[in-house]
Amino acid sequence: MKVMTKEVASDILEGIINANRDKLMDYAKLLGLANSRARLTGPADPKCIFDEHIVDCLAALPLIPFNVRIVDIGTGGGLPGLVWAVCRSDVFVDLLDSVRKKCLVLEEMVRSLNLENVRVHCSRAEEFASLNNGLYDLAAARAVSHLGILLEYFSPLVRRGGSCMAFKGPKGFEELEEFEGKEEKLGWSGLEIWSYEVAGKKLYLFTWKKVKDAQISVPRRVGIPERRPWWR
Ligand SMILES: C[S@@+](CC[C@H](N)C(=O)[O-])C[C@H]1O[C@@H](n2cnc3c(N)ncnc32)[C@H](O)[C@@H]1O
Repeated sequence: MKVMTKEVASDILEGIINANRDKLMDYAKLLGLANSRARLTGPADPKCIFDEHIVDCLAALPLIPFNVRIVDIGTGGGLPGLVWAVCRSDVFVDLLDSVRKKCLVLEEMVRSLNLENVRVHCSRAEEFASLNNGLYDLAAARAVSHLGILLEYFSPLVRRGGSCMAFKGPKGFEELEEFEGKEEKLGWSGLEIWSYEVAGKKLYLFTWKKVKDAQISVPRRVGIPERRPWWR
C-alpha cells in the first residue's frame, strides 16, 4: 500500500451540525419510522441514526466542492446524498437505488423535508449510467459494494475532471489491493484516502479524480461487474 491517509478537517463539522440540527433530526425520525416499512438502514432509534449514520455522511462535506451535481448510488434511505442535500443547498443530488419500495419511501421523505435539490431514481447503476453518461461532477456510495465494482459503476456517470467517493471501513484497504494501480483503465487517477472517526470507529473515504474516458466499455450489463471484475 503506497498511499498515505489524510485526516478530514473535522473542525467545521460542529458548525454544520448546529446549523442543520433540526432538519437532520427530522430526517432521522422519518428514517427511523421508514425502517419499519422498508428496512432502509439498521437502527430505528433516531438518535442512533443521527450519531452513527448521519454524522458519518457529514464527515465528507468538507471534501465536496460548491455547486456540484452529485449521484448517490445505492442510497437506501438517503445516505449519504440526502444528508448532503439538507446541509448544502448549493448542490443538486440524484439519489439512486434499485429497490422500488425504498425509492417510494425516499420520495415521501424528500417531500416531507421540502427539499428542492434532490431527485429520486429507481434503477440499477449499470442501467442508469447508459442514459446519464458524464452528467455528474461527483459520484458517491456508502455501504454498497466492493471498491473496485463501485469504480466501475461510477466511471460512466462522471465527467472528465469530476471525482468519486466511496465510504469504507478498514476492509476498503484489502479491496483496494486487488486492483491498485489499474484504475486508469476506468479513467480514475489521483487516489486520496481520508480518515475520520465516528462513534469510536475509524472510517475512510476513498476518492479518485476522473482524468480520462474509460479504456474498457462501460457500463456493462447488470450483474457483469460482479461476475467478471474488470481488474482480473
Ligand atoms: C447496504 S445498503 C446501503 C444504503 C445506504 N447507502 C446506507 O449507507 O445506509 C445498499 C443499497 O444499495 C442498493 N444497490 C445495490 N446495488 C445497486 C446497484 N447496482 N444499483 C443501484 N442500487 C444498488 C441496494 O438496493 C441497497 O439499498
